[in-house]
Amino acid sequence: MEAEAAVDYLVDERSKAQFDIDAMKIIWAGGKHEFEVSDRMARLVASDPVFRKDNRAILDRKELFKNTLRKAAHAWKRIIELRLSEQEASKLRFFVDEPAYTDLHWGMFIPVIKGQGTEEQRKKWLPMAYRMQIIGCYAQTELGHGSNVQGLETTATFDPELDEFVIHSPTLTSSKWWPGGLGRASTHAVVFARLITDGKDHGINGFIVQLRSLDDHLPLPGIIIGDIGMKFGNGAYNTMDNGFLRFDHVRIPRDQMLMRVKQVTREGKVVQSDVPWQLLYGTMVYVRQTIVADASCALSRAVCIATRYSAVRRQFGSQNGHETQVIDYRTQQSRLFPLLASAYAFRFVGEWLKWLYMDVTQRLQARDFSTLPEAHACTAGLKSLTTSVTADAIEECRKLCGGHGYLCSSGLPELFAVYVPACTYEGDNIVLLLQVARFLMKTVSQLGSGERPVGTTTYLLRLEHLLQCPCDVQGAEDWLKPDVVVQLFEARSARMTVACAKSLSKFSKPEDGFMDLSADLVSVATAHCQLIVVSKFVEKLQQDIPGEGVKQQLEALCSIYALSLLKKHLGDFLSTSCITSKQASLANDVLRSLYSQVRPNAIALVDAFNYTDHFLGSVLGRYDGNVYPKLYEEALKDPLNESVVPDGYHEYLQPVLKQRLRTARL
Ligand SMILES: CC/C=C\C/C=C\C/C=C\C/C=C\C/C=C\C/C=C/C(=O)SCCNC(=O)CCNC(=O)[C@H](O)C(C)(C)COP(=O)(O)OP(=O)(O)OC[C@H]1O[C@@H](n2cnc3c(N)ncnc32)[C@H](O)[C@@H]1OP(=O)(O)O
Ligand SMILES: Cc1cc2nc3c(=O)[nH]c(=O)nc-3n(C[C@H](O)[C@H](O)[C@H](O)COP(=O)(O)OP(=O)(O)OC[C@H]3O[C@@H](n4cnc5c(N)ncnc54)[C@H](O)[C@@H]3O)c2cc1C
Repeated sequence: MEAEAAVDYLVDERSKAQFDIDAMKIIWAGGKHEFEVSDRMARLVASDPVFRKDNRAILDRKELFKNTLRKAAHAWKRIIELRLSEQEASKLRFFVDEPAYTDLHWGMFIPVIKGQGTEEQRKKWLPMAYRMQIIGCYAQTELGHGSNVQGLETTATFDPELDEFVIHSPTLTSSKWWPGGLGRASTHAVVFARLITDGKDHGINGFIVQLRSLDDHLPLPGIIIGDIGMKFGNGAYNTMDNGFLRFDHVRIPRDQMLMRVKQVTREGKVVQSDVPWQLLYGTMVYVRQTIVADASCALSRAVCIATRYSAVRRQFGSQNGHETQVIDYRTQQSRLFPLLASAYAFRFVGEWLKWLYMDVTQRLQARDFSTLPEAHACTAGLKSLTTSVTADAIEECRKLCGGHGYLCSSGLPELFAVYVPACTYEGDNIVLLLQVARFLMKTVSQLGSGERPVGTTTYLLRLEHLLQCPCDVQGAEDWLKPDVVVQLFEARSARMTVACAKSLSKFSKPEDGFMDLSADLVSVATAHCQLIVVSKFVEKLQQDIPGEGVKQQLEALCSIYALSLLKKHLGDFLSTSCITSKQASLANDVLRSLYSQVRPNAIALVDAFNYTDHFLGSVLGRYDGNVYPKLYEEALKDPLNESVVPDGYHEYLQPVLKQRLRTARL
């Protein structure tokens, strides 16, 4: 009975949708072709029993890791058998949904050789890597230094006699520590080390180093290697073999130094090529961009679970003879719908960032380096913003699901545990925001010198206007005008930037100012990044958006995204006099009415993500809403329920119970 009622809730919900959901699915996927590929790969994975993942939380580490190896090998087999394209293969791995050494092989090892190798090096190493005849990882971080890349201690000393580099770990803290895929799977690594020639330190560079034998997988001489141990959560990121690595005078040929940025000649002379040295950090820029795109996936997944469950779950009150669906509580809407809006916002900013990255890559090939600083600032800032919001949002979605959200079968605990390190890897989020702030301070300081801000900082050209323009909101409906909202976010960011720049100028040493004002600088960077997300959402809506009602839904979500940020950061907007308290109160009224507009469409808006039940991995987020019987089913699968009387009863429970009986008789 209850099961049928639960199914009915979602059927009814779906019938209320006021837009063309198929058209929305295509917008979400980024095009018809992308939708078709994604849909096909998701189904392929969901229908293959090797890719089951409902047992991850109960496997011990060794079984878990072996299972990951099995899945990765099976995925590779399917990729070859079905002759999948690069795009299809990467989607297939995405839907397998299990962090594995292959992420680092395809996501960092191959890109670092592509980006930092010479033509010759690419020709030698990439075909082997593409065929997976070698497996590689990205070994940068050390026990003692992660954020401070210039502080790395591993050395690569040139030996001109033998035309080789000697890779060495001189201290405990110079051990490589964290690289994914290093612990157990990789045969090779790109190792970042200090380049030393003729006793001189030339800074950091990448070197291709073989770690394990290609015959028996044993570590090569001089290599000390292993896994760094269990990480946060059961299952979760423990499918990944993050590793440690020490070198004891390991020799590699000179041509295994990646030489796009710096070269070492046969005589040991270091030649700096004419590309900016920061290209050594280029792989991080690439991965940060992919992490932004990935944030919308993790966020939408959590939101999909919380939204469907909120429509199924009833608590208190009365609606046509039933208790109230919790999604109808205004408090639930005000917590959930901004997250739904953020998922769409991050999707579109991720698309734009992909374009920006492609653009900067093409320019670099044509030796135009002018947009590199902006690309660095955007990838760093948006990586930071989107991962922090997503990590918090997954936890919020867990709470939105009440007690059942805490069960592993809700899918949310594991999603959280897998996702939170994204706030740390590829750059700690605070460290990255400080890079954005540095870029903004530099941009503002150069305004008077004729240097024109580009791309996302172009608004700073209108600084004089933005510093004093009043907000154009007279009535509530003005809050729905995109140009009003974008100008407001520009004004807030410009005013905070200038205030910080003024405070900085009071310090005789800029580094001291940066230290002292770092918390304010982080707020400035956040305001700038939020402006980027808002304006990219608005720009998306200026494009042709096909499908009945689709544009209207997206407009509502865009307004929710911007106005909920305004509400959250009201202090910024009021203290910079960007808005009045009356305008803030009108914004709040508008938000409430936008929630009412989204409410009947909420289920369809999450259906548009087109996630299979396999990918969601959540009893609470099931497409059919059949939550309660399935919660029982999952509970009964737990190993604790395998016997009626638990193991340990005779040793530990019975004696206690018996003793209590005797005490009671006394
Ligand atoms: C579960 C998976 C989920 C999602 C992923 C989905 C797909 C991804 C695909 C593949 C990836 C697979 C899995 C991902 C999971 C984990 C992998 C994790 C990997 C890692 O973590 S690798 C290690 C990452 N490490 C870091 O990010 C270190 C952070 N630190 C730095 O970047 C630098 O040290 C820092 C902070 C920038 C400082 O550097 P430095 O001291 O040298 O510079 P300055 O601050 O003095 O700046 C000098 C100058 O240079 C400019 N600049 C700095 N960085 C860059 C850059 N990257 N590009 C261009 N320019 C840069 C800076 O602005 C200054 O300019 P200025 O002089 O002011 O003009
Ligand atoms: C799951 C996972 C996977 C990883 N995979 C890889 C990999 O494949 N390859 C690889 O090379 N590395 C990898 N890493 C390492 C990762 O890149 C680093 O941990 C990350 O860059 C953060 O550096 P850290 O650990 O040195 O943090 P720290 O810099 O020590 O951070 C500690 C604290 O200090 C603060 N802090 C640091 N510097 C500043 C500053 N200048 N101003 C203000 N506050 C500051 C930070 O905000 C943070 O709160 C991985 C890490 C994790 C967790």
